[in-house]
Amino acid sequence: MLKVEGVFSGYGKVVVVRDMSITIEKGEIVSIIGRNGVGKSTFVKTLMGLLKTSKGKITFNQQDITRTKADERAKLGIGYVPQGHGVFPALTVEENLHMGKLINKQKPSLNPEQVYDYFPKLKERRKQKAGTLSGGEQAALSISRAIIGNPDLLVLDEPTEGIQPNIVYHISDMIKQINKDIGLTVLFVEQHMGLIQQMSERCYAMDKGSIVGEVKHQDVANYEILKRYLTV
Ligand SMILES: Nc1ncnc2c1ncn2[C@@H]1O[C@H](COP(=O)(O)OP(=O)(O)OP(=O)(O)O)[C@@H](O)[C@H]1O
Repeated sequence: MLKVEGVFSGYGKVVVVRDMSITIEKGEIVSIIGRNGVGKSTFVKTLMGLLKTSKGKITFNQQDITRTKADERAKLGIGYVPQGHGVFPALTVEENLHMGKLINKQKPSLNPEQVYDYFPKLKERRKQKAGTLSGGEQAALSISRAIIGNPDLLVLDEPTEGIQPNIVYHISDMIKQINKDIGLTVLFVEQHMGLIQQMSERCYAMDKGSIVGEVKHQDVANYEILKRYLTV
């Protein structure tokens, strides 16, 4: 579904992502792990078209999207949950969801009730402004807004940063459930060991802007292997 080959990107003359290559098959849940500042968010922004790919190639559903603009990538079926959630604070929960419905032009969007089934708290709060929700509810809304557009691939940048552990695990359970229910492919960036182990089918480890290792399915539960890539 997604193939990233030898991608370079950064900010102006500063190169952050170097020779990055990953492959994701339909229906997988894959994480990119690594310490602070290794370039995970920069890579995700490049994947979403928010930063320019200076070299390399990105292919999504057999289509070369290396030069495709961010809004077009969304329409092709790549959903995005940015770091810090990125909900529209002045809009209500249901208005945020409505915005999400407008994005993907490839497939019919989901019904809000389907999304509320995963996150019932959002239904209770559907008339409330998103900016007044708790951090956990904002994370749930951000994910729901991306899901309602019925993307093929959902990309999440540290979806549970700064959220209480019990809510973290609820969100990860729901992402796994959505993966099962609608065959959603998931790529997420994470540093939280528990979440990486609970959600990932396999992991790519990133350091200094490149992939430096891959953790296969059978090793995801191995704390020592993951720790190598996460501790300073
Ligand atoms: N807007 C920017 N302009 C210039 N440099 C930036 C910008 N954003 C990030 N960087 C730099 O790029 C490098 C990688 O940052 P990035 O946020 O991609 O890392 P990360 O692995 O996602 O870290 P974290 O886990 O802390 O979010 C860092 O050295 C950072 O200072």
